[in-house]
Amino acid sequence: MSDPLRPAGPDAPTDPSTPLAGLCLDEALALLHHAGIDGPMTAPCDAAGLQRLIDALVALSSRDALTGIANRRSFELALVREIDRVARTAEPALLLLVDIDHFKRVNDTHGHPAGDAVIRTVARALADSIRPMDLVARLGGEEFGLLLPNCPPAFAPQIAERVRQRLARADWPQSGGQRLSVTVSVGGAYAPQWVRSTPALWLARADLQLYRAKSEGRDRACFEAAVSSDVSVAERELLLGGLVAPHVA
Ligand SMILES: Nc1nc2c(ncn2[C@@H]2O[C@H](COP(=O)(O)OP(=O)(O)OP(=O)(O)O)[C@@H](O)[C@H]2O)c(=O)[nH]1
Repeated sequence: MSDPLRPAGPDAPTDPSTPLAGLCLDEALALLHHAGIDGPMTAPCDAAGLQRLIDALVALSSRDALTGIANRRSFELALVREIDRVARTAEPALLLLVDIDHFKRVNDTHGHPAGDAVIRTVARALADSIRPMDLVARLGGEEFGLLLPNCPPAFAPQIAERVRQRLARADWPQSGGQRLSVTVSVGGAYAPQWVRSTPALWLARADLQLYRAKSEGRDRACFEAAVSSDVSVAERELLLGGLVAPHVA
């Protein structure tokens, strides 16, 4: 039987005592070193070393490069797991989308590096506002996601208020003698407990509330009414499978 750790191809090593020799890992090691992620210093030469390298690369691919918190890829994976958990346990789970208000002005007035510093400060403040079991991620640009498993509906406004207060006392960067504080808008939605939904549909529900918070004046939070029982067309299809005929207008 062939060795699963041995690379195939014409350059594959023939000495069975060095099964990993010949793997070109320089780029991977350089990326890990640049990102400050703890991993092997040199190309691994056994299965344990290879596992360490894989773990480090998984950490690299699940983090946001600017802030160091989770990125969209790992957040969506966490949403999939949470949807499964809610379907099994019927525990309420809250998704919050947090978007910095008028962020373009920060970049335009103070420059992109100052904008980056503000994004990092918001990421830190959000990470400090949640429980260890919760997850915060940068979803892109100036938008963040918070996933709060086992969160009773009555707590949603309290969590948004905690985020607001934590942001208010954050250690904001300075630019030209000015303190660069920002406000955020928040949209929240609970995972439907009556259907195994999808991350895209859950995100769309929260996004609707974020849009409402922006259009009602920003610096505020809007939530879906408790655990909503409104069913979108896509969710109805998930619930009933192929049993419903497509709606014809
Ligand atoms: N500094 C910095 N800016 C970014 C980054 N990613 C996206 N942006 C900027 O974020 C800004 C987002 O602007 P808009 O989408 O218009 O939103 P906004 O100005 O926050 O306005 P509202 O969301 O409506 O309150 C754009 O100017 C992007 O260039 C980043 O990584 N760093």
